[in-house]
Amino acid sequence: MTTLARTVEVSKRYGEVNALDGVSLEIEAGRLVGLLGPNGAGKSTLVNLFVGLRKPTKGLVELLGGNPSDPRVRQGIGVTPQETGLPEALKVGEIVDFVSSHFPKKLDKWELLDRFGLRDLAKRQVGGLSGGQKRRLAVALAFAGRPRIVFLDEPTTGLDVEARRALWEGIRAFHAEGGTVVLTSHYLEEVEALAERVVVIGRGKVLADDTIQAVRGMVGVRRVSLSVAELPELPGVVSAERVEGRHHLLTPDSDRLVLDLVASGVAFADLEISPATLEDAFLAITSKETVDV
Ligand SMILES: Nc1ncnc2c1ncn2[C@@H]1O[C@H](COP(=O)(O)OP(=O)(O)OP(=O)(O)O)[C@@H](O)[C@H]1O
Repeated sequence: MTTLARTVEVSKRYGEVNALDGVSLEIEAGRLVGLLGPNGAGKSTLVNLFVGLRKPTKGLVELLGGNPSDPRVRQGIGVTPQETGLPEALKVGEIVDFVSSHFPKKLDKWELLDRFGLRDLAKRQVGGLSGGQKRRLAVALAFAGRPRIVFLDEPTTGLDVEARRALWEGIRAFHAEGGTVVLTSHYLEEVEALAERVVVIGRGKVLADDTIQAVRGMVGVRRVSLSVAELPELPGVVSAERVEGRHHLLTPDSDRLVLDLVASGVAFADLEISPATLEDAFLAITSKETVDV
């Protein structure tokens, strides 16, 4: 399979901060890859290295077989950074025309607007759009030049459910045609809904790199939820939280946990055991990292 972007043992320091530490990743053609990690994990730094906005302190970054800082290489990619400034005086349709004019193989304007649910806004000035509409436009523009690979840094931050779904549809349409996407997100359900492969990043390192199912299986935790007045001390609990009177515990051995619970003699009710969600897996991986350090 063709590799469209890769890093080899890449590290990036900002002064004292080690934002990335020995990251090696390959992004293969046609894949939709989700980069997941807590605030400050290094996701944006990684995207910025891939798209040539930053240079690594150590290691190699390759994009479409070339150097990401080469403008000819960058012609083949689409990018939506976290912050987007669009000219306020232009109309939505005019901005699409303007951006498309820079690319030889542009996507039809109306097709682009339709894909991202923007057709009705084509004649509106950008200055008059809501924050969410601007964000949708900024993401749509990343696809204007029929790129081979698109990098989306938190594309749906600040969007309501409907707008988020409209964006998902646009991203899916591109991917269904064989397009390659790398996206970062804080929304675990977004990665779950879109990506085939998840790369979990924590403290500048790759903590997991696999399918969503495998990432869940890798940590092998199960969620045990119950109502109890006072939770006794239980061995084997990876994490615990209390939401509206219910306790949610994560454990690699739910059978053992239930036996210990019964043995403790505490009065509990409404016991539920369920497979770990991606969020559970993610928290378990990142907290394991914290323990190891
Ligand atoms: N320009 C910069 N100068 C100094 N430190 C920086 C700079 N950019 C990022 N950092 C630091 O590098 C680390 C990684 O930041 P980065 O923005 O890549 O993380 P992130 O995973 O994208 O976080 P978020 O989800 O909050 O956007 C953080 O500790 C951040 O404070």
